[in-house]
Order: sequence, then structure tokens, then C-alpha cells
Amino acid sequence: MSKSVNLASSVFRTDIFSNKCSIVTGGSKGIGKAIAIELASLGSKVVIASRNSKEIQESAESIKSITGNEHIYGIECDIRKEESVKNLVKSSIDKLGGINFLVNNAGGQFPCPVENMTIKGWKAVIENNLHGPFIMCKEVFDSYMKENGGSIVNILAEFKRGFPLMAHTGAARSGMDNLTKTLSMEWASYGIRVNAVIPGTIVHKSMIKHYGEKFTSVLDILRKKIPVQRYGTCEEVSGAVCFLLSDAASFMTGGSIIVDGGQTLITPTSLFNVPEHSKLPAFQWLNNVKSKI
Ligand SMILES: CCCCCCCCC/C=C/C(=O)SCCNC(=O)CCNC(=O)[C@H](O)C(C)(C)COP(=O)(O)OP(=O)(O)OC[C@H]1O[C@@H](n2cnc3c(N)ncnc32)[C@H](O)[C@@H]1OP(=O)(O)O
Ligand SMILES: NC(=O)C1=CN([C@@H]2O[C@H](COP(=O)(O)OP(=O)(O)OC[C@H]3O[C@@H](n4cnc5c(N)ncnc54)[C@H](OP(=O)(O)O)[C@@H]3O)[C@@H](O)[C@H]2O)C=CC1
Repeated sequence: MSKSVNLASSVFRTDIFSNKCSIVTGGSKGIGKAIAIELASLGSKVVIASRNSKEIQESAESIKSITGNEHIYGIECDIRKEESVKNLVKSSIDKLGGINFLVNNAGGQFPCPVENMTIKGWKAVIENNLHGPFIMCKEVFDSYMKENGGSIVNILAEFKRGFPLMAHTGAARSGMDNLTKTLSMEWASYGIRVNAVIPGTIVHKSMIKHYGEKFTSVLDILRKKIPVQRYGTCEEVSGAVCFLLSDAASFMTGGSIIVDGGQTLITPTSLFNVPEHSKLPAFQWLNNVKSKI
């Protein structure tokens, strides 16, 4: 790997993932792109995958120039479609030589109360956040990890208290939590660890675009309830993912790390209001990433 330029100042030692090969689904933007950047900056060859072919190629190029790692490939894939996933996994093995790490990051949903939700909308979100990651795990297992071991990290969303206005995603993420635990037991004897990262509210450009202006006005109210008094950055999620993938987490499987600035500890009935402060600033490694936090 050429290391002439590496603008991603990860907190980890820069060679920990040399000789590793990774797939990051949804690596074209947001959290997935940050994860791909950090993996690449730590020496891993990386395939990023998403549905928009132009965007995924552009992102692969930008990750190359940010990290100086030439072994970054963008592959078009819809994780909801089995054939598309089979193609992704086969092409990744051809390009990288194997798959040591899988990060199931692609996903998302739309806000909608159940009374207005169509069956089609429900299915789209279940397929994006439960069925898709399941096919990814199964295909990577069958094609490579069953013989060679590996490490899988699933990106979830907080689900433990239900998810009003996003019932579909709450159900899917709860299912993924259970699947993470099941796979960690079924696949331990193959040398595979399976863990999850649960991000809180991670505000960035494409997220704001997805939810729209109305959402932006809610953000300030929400922020005051978070103990660290701000939103998270994509890098702060990425750090947890890299930790779980690495040997530093070799005794962790079936577990999850919540990266939410304490947000899920505050309940509506809590009598405690976090005093306003700015004592816990964000971690960001790239000068050109301007997360609105
Ligand atoms: C404000 C408070 C926020 C509070 C927000 C707090 C959030 C914090 C926690 C989580 C944050 C994040 O995940 S942030 C990341 C957000 N990013 C994403 O969600 C990106 C990925 N999402 C998506 O691609 C989409 O949302 C998803 C529906 C999953 C897939 O879209 P597709 O266009 O591929 O779906 P299709 O297969 O065409 O089917 C779509 C059907 O779904 C329904 N549908 C799709 N979008 C819809 C919409 N906006 N409203 C109603 N219904 C919709 C319709 O029935 C559609 O059918 P037709 O009517 O026939 O078309
Ligand atoms: N941001 C946040 O606050 C939180 C995010 N999360 C979760 O973290 C993950 C990343 O979030 P974030 O970066 O904010 O989201 P973004 O919307 O910014 O990015 C989502 C990525 O997933 C890809 N994607 C979506 N659907 C598919 C699909 N069917 N097949 C392949 N790729 C797909 C998108 O590309 P394309 O559309 O081109 O396919 C894009 O690359 C998601 O699972 C999200 O739900 C969880 C909690 C909080």
C-alpha cells in the first residue's frame, strides 16, 4: 500500500489491518464511508458497495486520495437482492483475495406512523435492515469465512424501547441484534466473531438531506437531552467498528457497543436535566468533513 498521503488520523496504529480485506456495505457516504476510510488508512484493502454506481465509484476514488491506499474498489450492489449480493461477494473475493471483515452498514428507513404505513413500505425497510444484512452474512460465510474465519460488525439503531414513528426499523434492528447473538454462537467454531455497533444520532450531510428541513428544526431540542450535549460524528462510530474488528476485541463476540453520547440513558420521565456545557467535544479526523453537530 502506498502511504504517501493519509489524511485520516485514526487513533489506531496505522498497520493493524495490513493484509486484511474488508467489505463495507453502504460505503458511499456517511458512516459507511468513514468506516471505509478508517479501514483503508489502517492498511486494509476495501470494497465499498451501494446501489448508486456513479456515487460508489466516486467514493472509492475519494477514499483512495484521502488515505493513499490504492486497493479500494466500489461495487454496485442492492443488499435486498440475493443475486446482487452473490455478485458483490464473488467480485470482492476476486479483487481482494478474500474477506476478513464484513461491516453491514447499509440501511435506513423513513419516518411514518404505523397507521399510515403501507405493507410495501414495511417490507422495503425490513428488507433493507434485516433481510439484506442476513444475505450478506450468509453469502460471506459460505464463500469465504466458513473456511477462513473472520469478523463481522452489524450497524444497528437503538431499538430497546420500541421505535415510535419508525416501527419497521425498530423491528428490523431488534431482529439484527438477535441475529448477531445467534451467529456469534453458531459461527464461533469457524473462527468468526460477530458484534454490533449501535449509533445514536449521528448528524451528517446525507442524513440531513434524507430527513429534510423539518428534521433539522427538531435537532436543537433533541441535542439538549444528550449528556454530551451534541450529536455524534461518523468517525466516532467508525472507531468503535475498527475496535470490534481488531484483535483488541478478540474476546468479544455477540456483543454490542452503543455510541450515543449517553442519549439512550435519558428517559422522558427523568428528573435530571443535563446542564448546558461544551466539555465533551467531537472527534473528527478529516478537515474536509463538516458534520453539523
Ligand atoms: C422527522 C423525525 C426523524 C427522526 C430521525 C431520527 C433518526 C435517528 C436514527 C436513525 C438514523 C438513520 O438511520 S440515518 C440514515 C438514513 N438513511 C437512509 O434511510 C437511506 C436509505 N433509505 C432508503 O433507501 C429508504 O428509506 C428505503 C425505504 C429504506 C428504501 O427506499 P426505496 O426507494 O429503495 O424503496 P422502494 O423499494 O422503492 O419502496 C419504497 C416504499 O416504501 C414506502 N416509502 C418510502 N419512502 C417513504 C416515505 N418517505 N414516506 C412514506 N413511505 C415511504 C412507500 O410505500 C414506497 O412505495 P411506493 O409508494 O410505491 O414508492
Ligand atoms: N445517522 C444516524 O444517526 C444513524 C444511522 N444508523 C444506521 O447506520 C447506517 C449508516 O447510516 P448513515 O451513514 O447515516 O446513512 P446514509 O443514508 O448516509 O447512508 C446509507 C448508505 O447505505 C446505502 N444503502 C442503502 N440502502 C441500500 C441497499 N439496499 N443496498 C446497498 N446499499 C444501500 C446508501 O447508498 P445508496 O442509497 O446509493 O444505495 C448509503 O451508502 C444505516 O444502517 C443507518 O440506518 C443508525 C442509527 C443512527
